[in-house]
Amino acid sequence: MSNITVCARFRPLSSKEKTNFGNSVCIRGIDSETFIFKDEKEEEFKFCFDRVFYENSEQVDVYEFLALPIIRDAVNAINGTIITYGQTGAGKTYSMEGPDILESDEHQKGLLQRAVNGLFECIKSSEESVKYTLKFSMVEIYMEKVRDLLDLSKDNIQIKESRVQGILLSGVTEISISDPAEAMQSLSSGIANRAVGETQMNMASSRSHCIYIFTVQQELNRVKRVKEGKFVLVDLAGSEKVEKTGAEGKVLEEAKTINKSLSALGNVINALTCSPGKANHIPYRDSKLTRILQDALGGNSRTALLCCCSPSSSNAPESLSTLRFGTRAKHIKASPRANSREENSARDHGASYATKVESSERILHQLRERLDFEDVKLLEELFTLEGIFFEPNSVEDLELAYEDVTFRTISSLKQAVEELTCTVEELNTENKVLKSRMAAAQRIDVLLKETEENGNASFLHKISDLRKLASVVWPFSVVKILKSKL
Ligand SMILES: Nc1ncnc2c1ncn2[C@@H]1O[C@H](COP(=O)(O)OP(=O)(O)OP(=O)(O)O)[C@@H](O)[C@H]1O
Repeated sequence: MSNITVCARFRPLSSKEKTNFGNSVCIRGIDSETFIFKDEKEEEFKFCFDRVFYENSEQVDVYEFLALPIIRDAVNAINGTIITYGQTGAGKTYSMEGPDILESDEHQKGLLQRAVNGLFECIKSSEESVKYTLKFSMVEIYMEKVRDLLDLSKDNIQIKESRVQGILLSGVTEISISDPAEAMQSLSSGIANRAVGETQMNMASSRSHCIYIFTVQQELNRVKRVKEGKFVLVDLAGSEKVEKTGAEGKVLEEAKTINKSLSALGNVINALTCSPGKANHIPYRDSKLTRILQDALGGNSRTALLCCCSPSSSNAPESLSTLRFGTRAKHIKASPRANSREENSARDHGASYATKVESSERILHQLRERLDFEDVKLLEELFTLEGIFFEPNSVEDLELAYEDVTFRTISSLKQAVEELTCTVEELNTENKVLKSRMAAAQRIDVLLKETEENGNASFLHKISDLRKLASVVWPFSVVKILKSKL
């Protein structure tokens, strides 16, 4: 297990900072990993990260240190994620896209443009016998909803989890890209759909968390195996102190939602680093952001965090909080592994029944390794009952079928419980009626006795009261007795 890579980046002072607060900066660099930070009260803190990118650092430096190793891994089916974090206006989007996704010059190009080229270059220099497919998706989390930036009609994408593929965005648009130019066009149209607004800190502030997903799929024909690596770039919306930025109305609502999800991210990081080795609850489900980043933070991914900061003393509190976030994140352990899926091309090639049985056996064997004996037995029985164990083509097929069967079983159990509840209610009502009839019958007995003792004077009166009270339909035998008594 390795720690996630954490870097800090300080952008140059903005002209607004220079004009309003002068040239005072809050950092003093020591080397490429260490610097001294001075807070508002002139107190000094020493920070140490995997790499520090000072004001004069180049976009290419950030790419080569942070992204290139992760891109190489993604092409080898190891998932990787890069997250930019920091105060609004600190340089997250600039690091990701440069000043403009399509128009930036070579020197200003951000991680995205370089990553697209890097992915194609890595693929080009890979083994020729392997067939690569590169797919791209892009979503944003805006006001706690996941929106598909390649198809705006999908404005509430659901997050699902598969045991094999991890966290999935259900129904998200995935386009195949065959060259860098095509990729850049898709990127640019997705970026144009992003929620951007003007804040006091930033003329073009991202009001959403943006997630770029590149999936590198490789088909190893010899062994009928598909390997898949995901390279994910996350441009977080900036944290902001609303009382300082004077946000109002829509901007205020957006800021509150952004801050809430960033604090959920902080809580997940705290939980992941608090009690090492202890199986504590990690609150991934507290926000869409943490749920989507679940694999990147707690599981099968090589992850890097770029903490973007303003160097201005006027923003020292926000920068200090960003750097402390980075320090905490540094303690997260990641354990990425190569993802591979065995492919059964039986359906495609009309394989014999024997091959299918072999494949089923192999899948069951794999499942057996993951599940308890009891679970496997139950699964076998359920599949047989449901008649769906005829053509499983992959572990995923089987897992989906398993989920389906579990869902159906739970639904039918729920239905049975509902039916039983109805029956209980009916029986209770019937019971009440029977009890009241019994009470009425007992009172009739008493009345009969009273009538015998006192004569018939009050009898008719009482009898009519009783009829009204209990809505009793007199049995024929009782009527006969009554008549004889009257
Ligand atoms: N390293 C840098 N070199 C030059 N200019 C930069 C650098 N980083 C950021 N800037 C400039 O600073 C401004 C704010 O940067 P950016 O939009 O990237 O901030 P952000 O962190 O993404 O903010 P938000 O969270 O509000 O979207 C932009 O005008 C950008 O061009």
